[in-house]
Amino acid sequence: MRGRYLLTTRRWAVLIADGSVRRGGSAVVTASRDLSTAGIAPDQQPHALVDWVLQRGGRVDGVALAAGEFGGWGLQASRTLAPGTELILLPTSCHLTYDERDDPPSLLALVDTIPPELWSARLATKLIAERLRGDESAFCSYLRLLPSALPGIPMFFQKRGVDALDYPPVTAQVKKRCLWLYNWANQVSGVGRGDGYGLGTVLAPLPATPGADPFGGAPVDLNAFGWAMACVSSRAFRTRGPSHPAAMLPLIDMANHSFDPNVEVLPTEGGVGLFARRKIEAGEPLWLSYGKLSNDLLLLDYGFIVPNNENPYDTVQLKFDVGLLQAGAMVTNVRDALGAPMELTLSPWKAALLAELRLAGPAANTELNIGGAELLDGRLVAAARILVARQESEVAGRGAERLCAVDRPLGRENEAAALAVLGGVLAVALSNFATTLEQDLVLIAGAEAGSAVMPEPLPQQPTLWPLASSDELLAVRFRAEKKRILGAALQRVAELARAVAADGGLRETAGAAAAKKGTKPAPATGKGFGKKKPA
Ligand SMILES: C[S@@+](CC[C@H](N)C(=O)[O-])C[C@H]1O[C@@H](n2cnc3c(N)ncnc32)[C@H](O)[C@@H]1O
Repeated sequence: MRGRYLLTTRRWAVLIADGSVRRGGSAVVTASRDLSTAGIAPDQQPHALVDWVLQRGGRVDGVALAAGEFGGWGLQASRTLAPGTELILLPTSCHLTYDERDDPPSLLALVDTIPPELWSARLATKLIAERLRGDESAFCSYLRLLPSALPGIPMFFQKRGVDALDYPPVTAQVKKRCLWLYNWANQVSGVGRGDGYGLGTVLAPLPATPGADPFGGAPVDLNAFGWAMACVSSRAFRTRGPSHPAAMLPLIDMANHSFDPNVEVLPTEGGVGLFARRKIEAGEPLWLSYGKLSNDLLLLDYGFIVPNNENPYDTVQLKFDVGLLQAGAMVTNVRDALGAPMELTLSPWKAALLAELRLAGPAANTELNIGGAELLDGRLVAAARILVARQESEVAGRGAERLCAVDRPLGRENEAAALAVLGGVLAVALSNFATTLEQDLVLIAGAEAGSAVMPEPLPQQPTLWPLASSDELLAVRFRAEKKRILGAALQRVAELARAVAADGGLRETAGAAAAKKGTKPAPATGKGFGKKKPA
């Protein structure tokens, strides 16, 4: 049976219609039908997928599909497994991908309209084509088990959910992805064709030439394409490296994520396999690591986050500019030697040093990250040290690595001022959020308990409302993690500041010692901070 409609959720169109993506006009959502009407009925019989893998020459041993911890499917050990055990062997004929040998030119031509970096959109076209084949698809046992909606992915959030993220690097990405899809869809199908499908329609149908439409004339709308992109981004693997198409790996992709995985995917002759990394007891869930991903990427691509400060790869992005450090200095009221508020002016030598750190100038990369193992971005520390320096000799000629070393102050006064500025920068970053961490935790606890208890608003703060949806709850959990990171970084700054204050005998650096003796420190090399100074 060929499905005529491929509609999943109307949320995508809502994001476009409310003006946050596209100003003016209104997106027409033609219908809100469940994907189950699109050719393939959902199936709760997971053994069919295992049988399918076996029929196609794969192997499945010691592993079972089970209800996962997060509401969907998961994998678990069906017996005790020794380290290195092969659990699933998936031959390439089971990989869902597009290919010059197997796919019609119409599908490949459509893929070619999508830039390679948008690999999930490329593979999404193939996924939709298979879905529309219905029971005739070679992958139908797999397609039946795919989720019919991916609510945690912010592309599908209501506007309130996107706003609740309160974190521009991610909200900008969400809007960019939606806008790209919207523009691409209109470019491919042509705007104003008067075909009666409205703005919600993507490819309806493609050129009238027979065989030119990989979807066989079935209307495929933004919602459907969004569903397919989200399925791909949350499940596909790049088994053959970034220059080859990504692939969906049926069954293997039922494993949920942990940063402490007990299984791994490895290439094998003729395909890929899932292997035990350590001894696993019967009944234990199988955990795969999806990669060293920040909560930003987990949320955008997979629709979940790792909460409670347990994501070691999560960071808060800051954009460097001198104004940020000046604001930090004002917030903490950093004073110069005469007791006047310290002005972080940008003299030419400071500008040159910042350029060598690639924080200024034509080759600048101003993205800084707070978090991870280090907590403080070394380049931010270096910038603070440079900007508070009273003379060039305090900072010049040390080498970038030395200047960025968080635990190696250049001199006591310089470090005390730099740390005060850093504390101010972190406080400014925290104050950019509309709510505090404490308020978020009350909101989260309230939503989880279904209680109406609301956090106290701060003076001047607009009224806070209870969280109205799971989108908003996830968004608040996400932003709470960012505040935890900034809080931990502030604590680190405070510890460092205490150490500087306590350490009267802070070692002088070569530059400071030379400056004191009235000699000039060795000049910085032409290649930036250049080599480390000899000890
Ligand atoms: C590759 S699939 C794993 C199988 C999936 N649970 C299913 O039912 O099809 C990835 C999706 O599983 C869910 N997931 C995986 N690991 C998770 C985790 N640690 N926390 C929350 N959700 C997770 C997310 O919805 C994610 O998009």
